[in-house]
Amino acid sequence: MTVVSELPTETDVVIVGGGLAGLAAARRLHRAGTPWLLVEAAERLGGRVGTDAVDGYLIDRGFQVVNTGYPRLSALVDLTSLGLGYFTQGVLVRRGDTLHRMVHPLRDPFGAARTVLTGLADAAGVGRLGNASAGMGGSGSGAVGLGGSGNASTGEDGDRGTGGRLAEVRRISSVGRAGDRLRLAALAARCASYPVDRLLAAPETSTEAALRRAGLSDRIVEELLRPFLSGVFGERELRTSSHVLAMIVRSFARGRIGLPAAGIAALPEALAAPLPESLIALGVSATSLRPGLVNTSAGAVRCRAVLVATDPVTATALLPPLGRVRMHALTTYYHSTAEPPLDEPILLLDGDRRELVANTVVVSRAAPTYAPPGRHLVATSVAGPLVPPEPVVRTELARLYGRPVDDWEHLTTVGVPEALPAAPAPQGRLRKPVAPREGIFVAGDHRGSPSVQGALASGWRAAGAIIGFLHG
Ligand SMILES: Cc1cc2nc3c(=O)[nH]c(=O)nc-3n(C[C@H](O)[C@H](O)[C@H](O)COP(=O)(O)OP(=O)(O)OC[C@H]3O[C@@H](n4cnc5c(N)ncnc54)[C@H](O)[C@@H]3O)c2cc1C
Repeated sequence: MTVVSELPTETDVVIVGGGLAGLAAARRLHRAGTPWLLVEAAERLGGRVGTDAVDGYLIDRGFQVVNTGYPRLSALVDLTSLGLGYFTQGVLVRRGDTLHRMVHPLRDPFGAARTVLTGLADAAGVGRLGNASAGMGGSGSGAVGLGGSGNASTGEDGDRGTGGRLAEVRRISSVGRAGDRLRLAALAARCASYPVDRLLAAPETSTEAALRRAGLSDRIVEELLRPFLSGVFGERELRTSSHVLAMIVRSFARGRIGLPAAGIAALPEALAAPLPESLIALGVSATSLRPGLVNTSAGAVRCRAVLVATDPVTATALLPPLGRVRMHALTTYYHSTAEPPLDEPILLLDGDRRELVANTVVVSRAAPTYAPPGRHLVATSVAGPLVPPEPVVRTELARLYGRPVDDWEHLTTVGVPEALPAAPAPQGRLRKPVAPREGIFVAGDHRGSPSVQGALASGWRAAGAIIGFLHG
């Protein structure tokens, strides 16, 4: 793609913004043979989805993942072409001196809150958790279905056989209360199997209230779900709509999460690949618009329809009737280490209610291309507007991983104050109008669920509305 200084003066559709929503719209217009032009203010496509290659590391612009359960994503991108490295299905939860493995609720509902030996490395050696790649690519049952009895002392996890040393004394305990794992499995099964229409017809409330309504205990909410979901929603209060929760649970239950070998930026690149470069103008900012005309930093373009596919804050500035969209912040701390604290690509959550770190993960365990040979990349996410100083996060990391981290190198901190649009109830059917005015259309994650799926689906939907407007 090139940065352009001259634009055509006329086309059918001007798409403002080359994030996922704008690209999905371009794909649909292109398929329909509708003339279009995309103007993107930045000098690259992807918007909030980007990667910087720095000294052999791939630093995504905030830790985010590809979820293969997103239907619009798999319809638009051949996910096998991304060389995805997958994360283990399930999470580890730090509670006091113990790490608990929460297996994927649908893979093993009875074991969902089982404590098993973990793959923690101690300060000097590496304790192996079976096969670090067990959760990659296949059913995921190898890594998440470890142990049959839940008895940490049985050694059924396969750890003892490797001779790896374990840093921690473990005891039999669990996250949450008896019954939580089955309720969690039931929630995941409902979200995975019910038709979307039925899920979105359910009475809508906050995520917090929905979790209580599902019978989940205070303990499982505080120890597992709040930290996990805060990293997904960018807010700890769990005010996000229960309809958004249902869609997120559905995608986690139906798909797997992973990272492209070339970094998360491979996603917009794959979306843009079938589009002609000549119709994409980088480094061109729309400054104002009205039906039939878009003024940009490179001149005015006349058109029959405009699609505003910018970030939510700019969309409101260009189209004030949309109303203000509140945004949630996410901050990612990137550290490099020679000795990875885990030998498995699994998310580690803070179950100790300290409310600082949402999750931390050795990303190079999932996608080794994220770090140069001999090094590992650890990404740690913090949700919300407060950005703790790195030394504070480092102290938390030592506690979470149960080992000293003094020798870790802090590579960078990526703060995204406007990471995700707030989506409190009511969000209805997660299909906010995409045609606010005659000849003006809008797309972006603020028109659907605050996610990659929401952005793509809204772009696709808006392009459909434009085609109807132009030809109907
Ligand atoms: C740190 C972080 C982690 C995330 N994690 C996940 C995750 O794990 N899973 C998930 O599903 N989602 C995640 N998301 C959310 C996901 O990235 C977004 O929902 C999605 O990328 C939004 O796409 P968009 O096209 O709606 O908007 P944007 O990506 O904001 O794209 C808008 C584009 O418009 C351009 N633009 C703005 N103003 C103008 C103008 N005046 N003229 C021309 N162009 C303009 C911008 O430069 C940008 O390229 C995460 C987001 C962040 C920031």
